[in-house]
Amino acid sequence: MSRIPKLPTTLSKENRPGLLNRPLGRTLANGLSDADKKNLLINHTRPMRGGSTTATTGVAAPRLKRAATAPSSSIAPKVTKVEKKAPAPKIPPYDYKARFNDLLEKHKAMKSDFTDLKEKHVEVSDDYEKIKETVQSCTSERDILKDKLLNSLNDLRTKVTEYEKIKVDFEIQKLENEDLQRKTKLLDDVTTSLRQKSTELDIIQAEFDALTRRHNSLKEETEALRVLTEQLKKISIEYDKLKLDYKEAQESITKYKSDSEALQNILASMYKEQRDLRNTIQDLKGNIRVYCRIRPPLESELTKPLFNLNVLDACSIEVEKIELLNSARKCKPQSFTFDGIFTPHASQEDVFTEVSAMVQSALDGYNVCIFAYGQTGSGKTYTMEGGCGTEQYGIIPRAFNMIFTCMEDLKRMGWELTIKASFLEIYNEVIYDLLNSSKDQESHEIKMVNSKGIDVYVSNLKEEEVKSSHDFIRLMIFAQRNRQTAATLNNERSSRSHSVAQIKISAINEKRKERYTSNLNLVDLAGSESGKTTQRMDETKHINRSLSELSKVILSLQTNQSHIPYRNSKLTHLLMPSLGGNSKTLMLVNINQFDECFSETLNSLRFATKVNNCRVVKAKKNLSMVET
Ligand SMILES: Nc1ncnc2c1ncn2[C@@H]1O[C@H](COP(=O)(O)OP(=O)(O)OP(=O)(O)O)[C@@H](O)[C@H]1O
Repeated sequence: MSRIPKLPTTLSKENRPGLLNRPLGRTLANGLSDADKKNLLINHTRPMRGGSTTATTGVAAPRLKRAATAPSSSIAPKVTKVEKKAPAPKIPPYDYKARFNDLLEKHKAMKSDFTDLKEKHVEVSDDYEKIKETVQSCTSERDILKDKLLNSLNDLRTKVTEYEKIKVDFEIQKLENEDLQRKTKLLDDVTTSLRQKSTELDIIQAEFDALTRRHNSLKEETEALRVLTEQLKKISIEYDKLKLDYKEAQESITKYKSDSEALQNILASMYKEQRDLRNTIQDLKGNIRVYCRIRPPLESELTKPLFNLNVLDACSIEVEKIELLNSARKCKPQSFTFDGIFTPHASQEDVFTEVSAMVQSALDGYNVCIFAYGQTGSGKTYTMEGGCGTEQYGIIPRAFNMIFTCMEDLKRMGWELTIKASFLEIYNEVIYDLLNSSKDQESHEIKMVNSKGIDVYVSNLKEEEVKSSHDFIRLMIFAQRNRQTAATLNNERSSRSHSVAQIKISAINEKRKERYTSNLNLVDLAGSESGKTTQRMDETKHINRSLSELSKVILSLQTNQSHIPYRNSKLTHLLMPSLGGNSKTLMLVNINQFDECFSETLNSLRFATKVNNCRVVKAKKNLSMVET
């Protein structure tokens, strides 16, 4: 629509007749209309008065030009103006001369006018020719314009036709567009519903996927079930076979059971025999056994001077300190004999191999006491408790491991064992519970279990039942920590106190109606050296007293005295059940080889010899029948 060009206003309906219908020949065909030509002739023939030729020519030319385009009516009034000139003065008729002169004048004037007119005529003719040319060019221009106009009209007609066509096309397009819009709306509706359907489809697809997965897993389960069913069938066949085998086995078991019982009885009697034999050998060896352990120097002590120490054989050593007196060598080697010597190279395991017989005795129902004796730093704690790692374990943790290993064997023979442990410390004749970490402990007294026997217990002492060696190690570490804390609070207390680990074994054999109890006391004695400060003197007094009471008790036992002075010190009183006739004792005397420790080493060796010379009467097992 907008593409159709607008027709020019000059070609509007009103203008068209003027241009198209009026014949151009009437106005411009010959340059001037007939009226104009007439006027022109009048002007040319009329005499010009007083006016210059240039003025006349100057006016006439534009008039002629105007006449070529303007209507003829505009030229006429100018001709009238020329006719209204003022009349000339009258000459009397008699004056022929004047009249002649006047005529001469007039002739002259007319002659000049004629000349002017002739010139003007030439000019006008030129103008006329020019105008004619102009008219001709205008005519050709008009023709060109007419052609152009006709062409434009044709174009216009074509355009109008095209416009009409376009209009029709537009109407068609409009209709089509409306149709399209309707269709688009319809399509939108369809798209919306399609989207909904697509969402629904997605949900259905997800459900379908889930169902497919479920189906697949069910398929797998079904397959697995099928396999299981097949296996079940096989198992069922095997089960039937096994049932038969089981029946046969049950019969065999019944037979084996009776055989096993017979064998168990044989084993029990053999175990009893073995135990009796073992203890007979120990009785023969002596119920107080003394071993000497020589501590190796530590890396930091390698430069320390040593005294002479010779290991003579498995049981004897010789010690000697070279002293120069007035340049004469004064030396006196002294030899000592014990049940065994552990050289500096002996491992913890080597020591325990010898000691284990004593632990076995405790398991057999005997009271046993193992104690380590020696000066501070001689290796008592290392021997009894040990260092870090199982290889460094000392006698106490190894004894416990052994008890728990043997417990299993005893269980097979019908023995049920209950193990209880307590840890205590005797410092300056006062007992401290090492399983109780509180500072203000209740006082602990040693009391008799009953009026008959010699068994004792410590009041207010914590006693823990131990179910595994791990439990025991935990308790031992707890006790060690408590001892160390006390040592920090009370300078060097750990070296100046006796530490005792008590293990109580209760065994019962319901089948054989037998029971026994035994005590295993593992003692790390206080350093045996003499103190140098007042505080140390006080401690030493207590230590020396308890150690001398220990030797007195052992001597009294050796000489079969009717009265054994157990109660003179807390240590001997506590160890009473383990030192008496019904017990086995093992002492480890720890020494080191440093020159500076020579006299203390001699003291320790002498004390150990005293104990070693003592032979306790034959030990008795604490066996009793279970009361029914
Ligand atoms: N047989 C040994 N092999 C290696 N090191 C040892 C041995 N005996 C003792 N030691 C080490 O020597 C040092 C002193 O030993 P320990 O503490 O056992 O002596 P102690 O007699 O118990 O002293 P205290 O009376 O002060 O408790 C420790 O570092 C210990 O590890």
